[in-house]
Amino acid sequence: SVTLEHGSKRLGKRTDPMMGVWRNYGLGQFIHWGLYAIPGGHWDGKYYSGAAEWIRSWNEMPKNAYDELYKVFDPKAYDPKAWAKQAKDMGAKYMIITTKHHDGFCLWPSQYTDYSVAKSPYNKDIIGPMVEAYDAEGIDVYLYFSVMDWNHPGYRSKLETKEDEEAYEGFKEFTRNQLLELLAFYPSTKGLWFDGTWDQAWIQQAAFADELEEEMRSVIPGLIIGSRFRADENGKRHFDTNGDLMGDYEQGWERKMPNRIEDVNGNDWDCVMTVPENQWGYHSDWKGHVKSSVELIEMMVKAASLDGNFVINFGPDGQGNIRPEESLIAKEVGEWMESNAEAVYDCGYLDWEKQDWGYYTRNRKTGNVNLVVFNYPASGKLRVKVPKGIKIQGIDLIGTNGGTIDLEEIHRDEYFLGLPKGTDHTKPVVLVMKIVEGDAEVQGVYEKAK
Ligand SMILES: C[C@@H]1N[C@@H](C(=O)NCc2ccccc2)[C@H](O)[C@@H]1O
Repeated sequence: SVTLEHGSKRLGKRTDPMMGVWRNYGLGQFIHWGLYAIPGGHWDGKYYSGAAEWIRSWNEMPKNAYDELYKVFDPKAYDPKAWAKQAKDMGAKYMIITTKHHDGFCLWPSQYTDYSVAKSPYNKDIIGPMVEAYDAEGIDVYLYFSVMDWNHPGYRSKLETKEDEEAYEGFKEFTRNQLLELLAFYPSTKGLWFDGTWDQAWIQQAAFADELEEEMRSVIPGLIIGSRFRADENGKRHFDTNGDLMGDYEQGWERKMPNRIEDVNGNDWDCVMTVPENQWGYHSDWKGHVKSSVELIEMMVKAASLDGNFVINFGPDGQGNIRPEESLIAKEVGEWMESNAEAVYDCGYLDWEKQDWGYYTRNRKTGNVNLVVFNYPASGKLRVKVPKGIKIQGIDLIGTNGGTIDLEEIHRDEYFLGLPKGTDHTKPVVLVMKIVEGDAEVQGVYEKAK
């Protein structure tokens, strides 16, 4: 490996308590909200098929028309307490809010630009009340910040001239000022979720970004920052020139998931996921595949089974309403979590052979093994191979089902678990195994605790 001034600062996972809390979240909520929610994927009667929060980049929308939208930002329906309650009922343990997306509009009254809520008819801080409401529900808040800023005169995607370099110095100072301002205004934030850091200009700022990351970490000790913030001196992002992870967790899983434990390289990671195929900001007319709550529950459990967190995106409309499709998702995910959350919260990878019927997760606090069944076997029996010497002490069927499982040892260390007749398998079924290392014989099965 090569010596790097501005590469990864740590080998292996963070081991401090704040990262331990992050590792056990299981489920988060992303909120993309901003001026783009006003046009909601349409302009002048035309339909924008791109991601709604990118509508400013659409040729059919004049840039100055977009840049005037702040003059009509006045979300009468904005109710952060209701949003936080809904997120709580869904079972989200953390929330990531877009303080500033690529368009540069700030949802907080920044001292460093006029392009903020302070200059809109709404003329109040959006972020502060949201942080308070989510904190009050016990949901940790993370601040999304886009380095790319289409509004700032000093922003450049690449540095080609002396003028570019001078302008960009001003942009770098502005970026630092805004980040320090966010940490000062909202000190209860647990971390920053950076985006818009792929530009050539930015990945040439290894020293500046390294120093800024250190400075932010000194302002809020334990602050959690992912791999998407900065590049090393060779322009390498996410993983430095030696292949070591930048930041505290891998942030590359945007609208995609790892499939095997090898794909996560022993790192913490989160997957951020849209409900439609690719809409983060509000689009009034979703087209194509819209994920069901069962699909999202499967992704959430799959993430937990591979030592990651799963974050479901919400895009409130221009008035601050949560759209009906997302409210339904929140309700249905929450209903499932109500009786099955122990298979997700505090859970991670279990090195048992992957089975076709679904996923294993290991609860780090209880040591229990969870079997989360998505692909219900035609036989009604789950095949479970346990590692040599592991004996199943007892199994409990949790969730909405309950009931007795018919346990049959078919070979040494291999069992058929017969699910109770009439098990409702239109929803994922969860079995919890209490494992006793060593030769304890199978202690039989016990009814779900009523
Ligand atoms: C979390 C999402 N990231 C923003 C985005 O621009 N993604 C497109 C993209 C995804 C991966 C590499 C480069 C660019 C989207 O607008 C959302 O904010």
